[in-house]
Amino acid sequence: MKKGEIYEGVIEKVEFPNKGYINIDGEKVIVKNGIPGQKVRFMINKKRSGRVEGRLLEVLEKSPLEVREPVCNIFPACGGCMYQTMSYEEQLKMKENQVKSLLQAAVGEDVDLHWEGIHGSPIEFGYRNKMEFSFGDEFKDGPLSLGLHKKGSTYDVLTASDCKLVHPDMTAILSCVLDFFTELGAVHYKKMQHTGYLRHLLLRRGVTSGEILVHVITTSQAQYDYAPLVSRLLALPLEGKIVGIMHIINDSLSDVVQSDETQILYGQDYFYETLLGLRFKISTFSFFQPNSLAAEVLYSIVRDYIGDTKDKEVFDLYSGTGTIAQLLASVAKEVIGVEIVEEAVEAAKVNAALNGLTNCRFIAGDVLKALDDLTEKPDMIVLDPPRDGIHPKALPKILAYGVENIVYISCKPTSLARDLPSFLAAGYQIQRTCSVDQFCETVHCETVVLLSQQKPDDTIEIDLDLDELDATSAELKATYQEIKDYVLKEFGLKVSSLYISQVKRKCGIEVGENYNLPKSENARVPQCPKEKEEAIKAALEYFAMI
Ligand SMILES: C[S@@+](CC[C@H](N)C(=O)[O-])C[C@H]1O[C@@H](n2cnc3c(N)ncnc32)[C@H](O)[C@@H]1O
Repeated sequence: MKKGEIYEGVIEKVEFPNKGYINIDGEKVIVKNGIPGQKVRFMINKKRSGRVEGRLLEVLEKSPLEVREPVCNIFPACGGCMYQTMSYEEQLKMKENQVKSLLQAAVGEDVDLHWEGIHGSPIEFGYRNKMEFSFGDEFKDGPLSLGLHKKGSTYDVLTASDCKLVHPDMTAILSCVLDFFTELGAVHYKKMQHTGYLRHLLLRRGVTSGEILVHVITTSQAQYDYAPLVSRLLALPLEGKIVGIMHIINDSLSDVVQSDETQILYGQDYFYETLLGLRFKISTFSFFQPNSLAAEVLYSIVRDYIGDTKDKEVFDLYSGTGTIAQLLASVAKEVIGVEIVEEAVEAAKVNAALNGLTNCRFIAGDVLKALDDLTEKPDMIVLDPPRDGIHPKALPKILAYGVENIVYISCKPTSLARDLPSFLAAGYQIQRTCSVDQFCETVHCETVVLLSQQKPDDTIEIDLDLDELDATSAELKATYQEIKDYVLKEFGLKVSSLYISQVKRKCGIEVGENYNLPKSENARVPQCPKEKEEAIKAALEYFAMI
């Protein structure tokens, strides 16, 4: 196979996030952006140390997984919603398998992920509360466009007048803004030349409140009267309500949305959203989970995984606007949030006051440095780092606290897969894992892991000669290992000796006196889940022990 050669083949599997594999005469080629089962034409574009990569040129035949018609008019050129022709159920199945196998490969086959499945978003479309659209043109010197970049292109922008990831209010605003500047003959910003005016349209819309913020981001290279735009926007027949219109000037070379100067043209520069009964004030640049309803699912899982925070000191690292901290604060002794964006920290403080919480503290700073200055010691830690995961130098500082329970929320499974082995090496065990799909139709997926380690004073006294000890019991018919093997073979479940002893005791079978009893009175002993209990009981029945 040589660079530039064109082949046809069927995508056999897709690894997270979008790495498809095609077998051509025994040679594996990685082709991104496809769906398993699609027959595609591709061109070899990279060959490096035995790895061959191809660029997808055309889908020749649909995959059997593609059971519906595209839902928007810029598919597949946009590439944002690669999975939109699959049913949502199939999307979830695929993401679940991808995340599971990625994590399993990272920690080793013998480590139980205690996988609990994937949770879908409560709504499949119109779920985004924030969207950044770019100004540009669809082809060189074409008419002004406003929307999303063409897949693989930094320049060509497709007008997203029909995007199904956002509420129709947002597409109505997009069309209004595009019409306004097209009529004026305003030109879009060109990155390479650093000339032009229009850069981005940033929209935020509270899913629960319907409150909308509109931000037009431009350079300072032209001047227009925005009053007619404000009138036109306010006259739109929307389901929600525009509460603020901003003009942001950004003359930086970097293409990210940021502000050199912000002018409020109408209303205010914040809106409110309510999650799990708490109210949050969100401003232009504060991080907030982009799918509010799925964030409620995510946060409920975090609350469940972290367990009882009563009278505990909790660290919420990478705290954003302090949502998690506030959800855990009601019973905790104190929650300390650490967040690098000062604006988000200020918003977190305002939000905590808004929600009547006095036991949350928010510190602006890099987790890497801020931990050095904190004198408090946490009892439990929640980690929700950005896509790159935890800084390698911050990880040992986090592990050094030696807390019993850590909940790690990850928006990029490959970063989680990189970080997990360090937790295991430090003595943590994976207690629970699941995924939450915040980004329907796209390749992305959120994952939550509960990592636990037993503190010395919670040590469970286990007689290592358990099987021999039990062998003296009249009721014994099978060893612990035989029960484990039976449960794994018949139910596909791994069970510990601890769980077996708990079930045996429940069934009135005598086990070693000290077995399964914690040393200290207030120690936490993991309890056998219902599903495993049933499987162990079946084994006990099989071995005629009950
Ligand atoms: C995935 S968000 C999580 C926010 C929050 N937990 C939530 O659910 O809304 C990650 C956050 O980490 C912040 N961040 C990124 N790098 C950081 C660092 N080195 N130290 C502290 N915060 C950081 C980002 O600004 C962002 O708010």
